[in-house]
Amino acid sequence: MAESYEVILLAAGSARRFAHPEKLNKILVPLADRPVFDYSFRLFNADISCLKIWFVVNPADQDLIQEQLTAMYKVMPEKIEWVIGGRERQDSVSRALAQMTCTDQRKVMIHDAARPFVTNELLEALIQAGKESLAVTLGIPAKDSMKIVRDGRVHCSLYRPEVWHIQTPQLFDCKVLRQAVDQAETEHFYGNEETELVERAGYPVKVIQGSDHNFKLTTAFDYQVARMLKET
Ligand SMILES: Nc1ccn([C@@H]2O[C@H](COP(=O)(O)OP(=O)(O)OP(=O)(O)O)[C@@H](O)[C@H]2O)c(=O)n1
Ligand SMILES: C[C@](O)(CO)[C@H](O)COP(=O)(O)O
Repeated sequence: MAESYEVILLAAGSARRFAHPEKLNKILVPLADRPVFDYSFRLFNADISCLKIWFVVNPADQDLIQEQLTAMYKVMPEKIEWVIGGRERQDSVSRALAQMTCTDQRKVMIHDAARPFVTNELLEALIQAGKESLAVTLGIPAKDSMKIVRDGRVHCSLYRPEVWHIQTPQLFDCKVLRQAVDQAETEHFYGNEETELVERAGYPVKVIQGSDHNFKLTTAFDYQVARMLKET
């Protein structure tokens, strides 16, 4: 049987790179018959191993999200615990952790609500890997050549077989994640994502195969691709 976990569903970003003409958050835009956030939300809500969904939102979006959930589910799904997000992603995670109880063995998943193509198979692979690891992330190997570029010039070239694109969901031992986030805060360090913080705190991070489909809606182009995949 799959291990139980709680998920932090991150939806409190500002979607600047998405640049919606009416400034709508990308997690709220429609994809086929539902808002983007509902694709991952629905998966976690239906997964019996998922005990709670810590839904991290912007105050400005919360009413609309609640309206949409009530329209889709008729009553507010019981697993939801609302969290108001912070300025940076890490602040949003930290605020969710502050509301959670990290018991021994508790696993916590973190997922970008802006990744609507996550599947049960990816969740299952992560949960299996999490039985033997304190921190696991999905990733996919880089396909293009990868370089560090500074001021428009190549600073160095990276050895591609060792370069991976990191995705969510990511799965953590709750106490390890909390320690890593606390340490980063004490040291005024901000990472791009949470496995970076766990790595920095000295713990090994396992990477397992994600999926090309599990991309993040970052720009308007990503949305066009997502619509082609879901609406045709
Ligand atoms: N302070 C933040 C920043 C991001 N996120 C969430 O983290 C996920 C991935 O972040 P990103 O793609 O960077 O989203 P945005 O911050 O919304 O985008 P941008 O950086 O273009 O403004 C998104 O689901 C976003 O809502 C969050 O919960 N809290
Ligand atoms: C966590 C992440 O999805 C991994 O690719 C990504 O880092 C989140 O986006 P951000 O732009 O770094 O906030």
